Amino acid sequence: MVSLTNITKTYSKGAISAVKDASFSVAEGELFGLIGPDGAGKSTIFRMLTTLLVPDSGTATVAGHDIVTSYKAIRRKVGYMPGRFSLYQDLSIEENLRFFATVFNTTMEKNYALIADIYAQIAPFKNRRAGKLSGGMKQKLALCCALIHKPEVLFLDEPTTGVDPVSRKEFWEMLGRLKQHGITILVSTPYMDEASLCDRVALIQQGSIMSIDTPGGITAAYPSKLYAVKATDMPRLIHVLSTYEPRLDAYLFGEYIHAHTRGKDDAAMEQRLRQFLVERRFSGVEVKPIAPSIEDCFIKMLTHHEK
Ligand SMILES: Nc1ncnc2c1ncn2[C@@H]1O[C@H](COP(=O)(O)OP(=O)(O)OP(=O)(O)O)[C@@H](O)[C@H]1O
Repeated sequence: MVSLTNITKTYSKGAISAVKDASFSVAEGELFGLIGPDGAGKSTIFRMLTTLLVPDSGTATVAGHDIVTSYKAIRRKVGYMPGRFSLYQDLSIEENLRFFATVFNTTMEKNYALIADIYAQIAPFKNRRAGKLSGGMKQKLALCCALIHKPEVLFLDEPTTGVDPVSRKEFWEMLGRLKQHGITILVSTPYMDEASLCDRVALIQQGSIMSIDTPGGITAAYPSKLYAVKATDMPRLIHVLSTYEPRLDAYLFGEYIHAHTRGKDDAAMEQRLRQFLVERRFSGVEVKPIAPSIEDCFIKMLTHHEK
């Protein structure tokens, strides 16, 4: 349904390299995540796929149409929710929705089934201006507006950024239900924990796609063992871990420090590491092997990248 081949995009006459040689494809009905930090190039990819920007080189198709030569056909078939929701702040919820329906030559009633369960949550406030809505409500309205013309492919650019955790969870549940209508969904997010809610993800950093796989495939490919380490004096712990040989990559992760070696870890590592810390007079030492999260995989890929 979406396919990119060697897409490159620069800004400022080539001075800023936003997307470097990106290739991936998304199957019909898939929920595909573009995961990466601010400035990684996610919005640029979405703007090219929604025909708002032209790539410097490479080709891409959406719903079978070329993004450069067939942009008009694509605009009819895609829904796009940009990073900062493009709602009309002075229009009410209902007026925003009717406006977007009119632009696409349809009516709110015609495609109501698709948005029914999302709209029901904001309908009690339908006369309230968009500017006066909470982040979570704005997000739901923006999603309804992106869906009102029944698109084949939906692009959601950081839909959960700045939204409270409960609304974030509800939002992903809504995406799960939309998938059942057969809509192909591409969603970008800087929140690594959201990766596991996608069918497949592309991890992107500084314009380069580092890995494309199912969330389970990405964590299964983690190349070494990962340890969660804890002791009573955490600031000293992170410092002391940096003196361990062979060298560790260690970073704070919630209430633990996650640590892994750059090579393959042997079975005795857990015991050696515990011993090392006890010898350095730490109390409350905990060292346990853990399963890597997507965020750990991302960090591992970055350190490999820098080597
Ligand atoms: N119009 C522009 N002119 C110049 N540079 C730009 C422009 N738009 C984006 N960039 C730069 O291109 C790079 C990729 O930006 P992009 O917005 O695609 O990233 P992103 O992953 O969507 O992150 P964000 O959440 O910050 O938007 C960044 O370095 C950004 O500063």
